[in-house]
Amino acid sequence: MSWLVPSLPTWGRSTPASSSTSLIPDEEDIDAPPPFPLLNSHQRSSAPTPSSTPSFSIAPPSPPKANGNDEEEPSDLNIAIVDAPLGDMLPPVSTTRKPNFGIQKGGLDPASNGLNGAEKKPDPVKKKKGKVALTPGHSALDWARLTSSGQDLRGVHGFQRVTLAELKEHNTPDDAWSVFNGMVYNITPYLPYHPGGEDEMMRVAGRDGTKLFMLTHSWVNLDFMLKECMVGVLVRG
Ligand code: HEM
Repeated sequence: MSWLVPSLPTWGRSTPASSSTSLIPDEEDIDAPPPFPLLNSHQRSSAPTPSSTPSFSIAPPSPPKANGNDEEEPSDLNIAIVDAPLGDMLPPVSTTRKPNFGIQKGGLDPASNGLNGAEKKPDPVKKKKGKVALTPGHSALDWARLTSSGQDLRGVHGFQRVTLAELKEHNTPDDAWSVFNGMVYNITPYLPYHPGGEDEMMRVAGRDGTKLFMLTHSWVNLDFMLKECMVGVLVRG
């Protein structure tokens, strides 16, 4: 049943100490695979010492030389990839300077921004905007949790048709309605969650806040954020 054994060449098998060192397969084992290289092959005849056991293993990497001289006798078995330290395989650092198109660190080239080298002053018309420190438990994630909790955030039953006069009455922090894009929202629940602060939000309480909202942060998805706070639609009357 020796055909079940992985077909290693006979010279690769460990032979019992008592058996002969001959390369000729055991006469009793008629199923033994042929030796490789074949006994009469050119490869075998050109081997330097026929008596020695052939070895095809890759030579282990040689230790780094203390004198720093890395030069070594070239050898087809001593593969350079095994030997090379990882750092040597990294691509070389580019010495090419990247173009900066006249832009200096910290902004545009003063010569090209019309300031004739003068320091750029902040625009006095634009008010500095800023986020406020929200009280614990009032992050954007907390708001998302609240709106998906099923809790009533509208404060009204059903979809309302709200007149302007009605809207104006809802202008206190405890009862604040505002209009965005024609829809009326109860903004009271959102006040402590607003990154811009409650005071900014209260500027639009009881009135249409669309313009201020869009001027401040048109990128904010209000429809999605306040969909659970929708009271109804603004109507004439
Ligand atoms: C109910 C409607 C509103 C919602 C849902 C809302 C939502 C938000 C959100 C999500 C941010 C953070 C934006 C970001 O980090 O990019 C923010 C910031 C801010 N909001 Fe509002 N906002 C509303 C109305 C308003 C109004 C009416 C004002 C009034 C001016 C205002 C003023 C601000 C300010 C000043 C900031 C800070 C902007 C910054 O960080 O530079 N928001 N708001």
